[in-house]
Amino acid sequence: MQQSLTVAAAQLNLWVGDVEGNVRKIIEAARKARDELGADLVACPELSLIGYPPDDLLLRSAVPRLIEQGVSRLLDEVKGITLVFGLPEYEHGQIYNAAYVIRDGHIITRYRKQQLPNYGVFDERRHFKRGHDACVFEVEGHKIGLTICEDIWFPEPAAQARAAGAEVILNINASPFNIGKSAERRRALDLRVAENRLPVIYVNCVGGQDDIVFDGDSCAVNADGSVAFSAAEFEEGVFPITLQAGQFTGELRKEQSEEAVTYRALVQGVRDYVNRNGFPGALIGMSGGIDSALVAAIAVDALGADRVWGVSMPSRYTLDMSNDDARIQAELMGIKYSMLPIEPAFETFTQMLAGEFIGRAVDLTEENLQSRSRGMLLMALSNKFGHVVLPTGNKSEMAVGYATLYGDMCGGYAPIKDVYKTLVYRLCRYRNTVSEVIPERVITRPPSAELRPDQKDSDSLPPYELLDPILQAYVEAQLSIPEIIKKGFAEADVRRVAGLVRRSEYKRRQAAPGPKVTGCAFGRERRYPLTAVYGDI
Ligand SMILES: Nc1ncnc2c1ncn2[C@@H]1O[C@H](COP(=O)(O)OP(=O)(O)OC[C@H]2O[C@@H]([n+]3cccc(C(=O)O)c3)[C@H](O)[C@@H]2O)[C@@H](O)[C@H]1O
Ligand SMILES: Nc1ncnc2c1ncn2[C@@H]1O[C@H](COP(=O)(O)OP(=O)(O)OP(=O)(O)O)[C@@H](O)[C@H]1O
Ligand SMILES: NC(=O)CC[C@H](N)C(=O)O
Repeated sequence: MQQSLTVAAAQLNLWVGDVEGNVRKIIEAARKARDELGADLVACPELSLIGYPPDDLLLRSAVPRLIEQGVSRLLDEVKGITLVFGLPEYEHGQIYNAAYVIRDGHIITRYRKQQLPNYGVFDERRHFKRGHDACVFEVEGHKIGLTICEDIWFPEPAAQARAAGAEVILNINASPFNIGKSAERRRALDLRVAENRLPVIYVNCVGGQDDIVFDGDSCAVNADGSVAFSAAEFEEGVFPITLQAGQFTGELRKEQSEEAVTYRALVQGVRDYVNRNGFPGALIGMSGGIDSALVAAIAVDALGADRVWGVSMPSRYTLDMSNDDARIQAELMGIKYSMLPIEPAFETFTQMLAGEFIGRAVDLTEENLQSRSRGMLLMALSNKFGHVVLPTGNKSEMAVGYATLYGDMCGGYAPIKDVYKTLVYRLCRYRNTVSEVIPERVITRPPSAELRPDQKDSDSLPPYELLDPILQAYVEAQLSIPEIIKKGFAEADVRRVAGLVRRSEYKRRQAAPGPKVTGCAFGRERRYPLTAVYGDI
């Protein structure tokens, strides 16, 4: 009878570039797995030594040496347990996305990733060469086939490992979050399990890295397709999974709503961006509207109320109700709150421009001057106190260019830039079920930019319930105008929305990064030309 095997899934939050820090974390995880969990094997995420995605850091001349030192330290310090970790492997002028299996000071075997993703947010073929060979190693009499992330999304690498004698597939990952991703992963794992009739262990990292967030979602699937272990999303930890008589046992997480998980993703993105870039806190322009309310709630949950500073900057068009709501929200959240009216700046700018503007009607220019006066004040506070400004634009607005360049777009990290307005409402409602931090009136009032009297978003944009599905079809599904019309949308609406998206590409290119939560986020994932002539495509 085969001995049981305990595998520790190290769902770690690793920092891109910080090889020494990551090595320390891996050593800590291995010790915990050995001493507290009695594990035989501890598995860390893809590229755990350098973090994911390292991008062009891989090209820096000092990196191969850093990686070598990291490997030596792991060989010296991890004893009494088998360790699997990921690293960039440099050989004969090439780089491989690799994983090493080490035990008691020896490299037992190594594996090179075969399927290199090169779509969406991934650019692996820019840096890595692919591997070709299976890697099977033995722990306590169990034969384990090692694969890396994208490998599990294709049939060949797991089948190859099985042909080489694997009885269990271990897949180490750096797989970013988006809404629905967990279900996509389970579908890929189910296919591999069914094709090979082998159990699979899936280990992923957690944490925010610029414009992507990793949710963990590590799991173990038995050969019969049943899920025997699932790690809570966004929880860093080392989790035990036991394999006995061919069956896994482990703990199953409590499943959460889509809103709860998405909200956690945004919190993680903000927390890791602000902390890793060394900001003492965050500044938010609080209008009393729903977008700034959600951003403030996320910032407080990410950083704590004492590191968040809300600034109300009323103009002549701001309703008392908006100022009240901004103040009430700040009080509910317990954050620092200041009020800096923009009227003096706005008047000064209008006077300064009066000579040049003679004979010209008041138009968008004056609206944007208000938005830019606010941006100027927030950036001055940022410069003086060091807090990063969090712009509040949502995906619906970013898509159609409904934001002022160097105005409300200014800032360093944009927490909800990939959140459609209809989802903004759902997330606010969800957050209030945890504890009420957003006044009900903020959620129920019609959205308005308050840049002219009685302005409503619906004066310039189709209602969000119509806009968002058209955007999903145009931006995420990349459908052509005729295809979207065929889905039942009015031609005039589709043409108008598509036109706005095309014309505002230049704005998005200049926008702050923010966490991806949809299937196609602006920024790293969607690279469109600024200058291009195209028809209905
Ligand atoms: N292709 C191109 N490449 C590079 N730059 C280009 C460009 N086309 C225009 N530009 C530049 O961009 C300028 C126009 O952009 P910009 O100055 O931003 O102004 P613009 O897009 O004309 O106006 C801002 C829009 O955002 C709305 N808004 C503002 C503030 C808050 C909210 C809200 O509710 O959240 C909404 C506002 O109602 C208005 O519809 C041009 O004057 C030009 O300098
Ligand atoms: N009176 C104000 N005081 C402080 N900040 C403001 C004010 N008005 C606008 N802002 C800032 O500019 C952003 C854009 O706000 P605006 O009211 O124009 O539209 P919005 O996209 O509906 O946002 P919100 O729902 O937060 O009001 C706000 O989220 C806020 O950060
Ligand atoms: N790092 C990777 O190979 C990730 C690719 C994979 N399809 C995922 O996102 O899960």
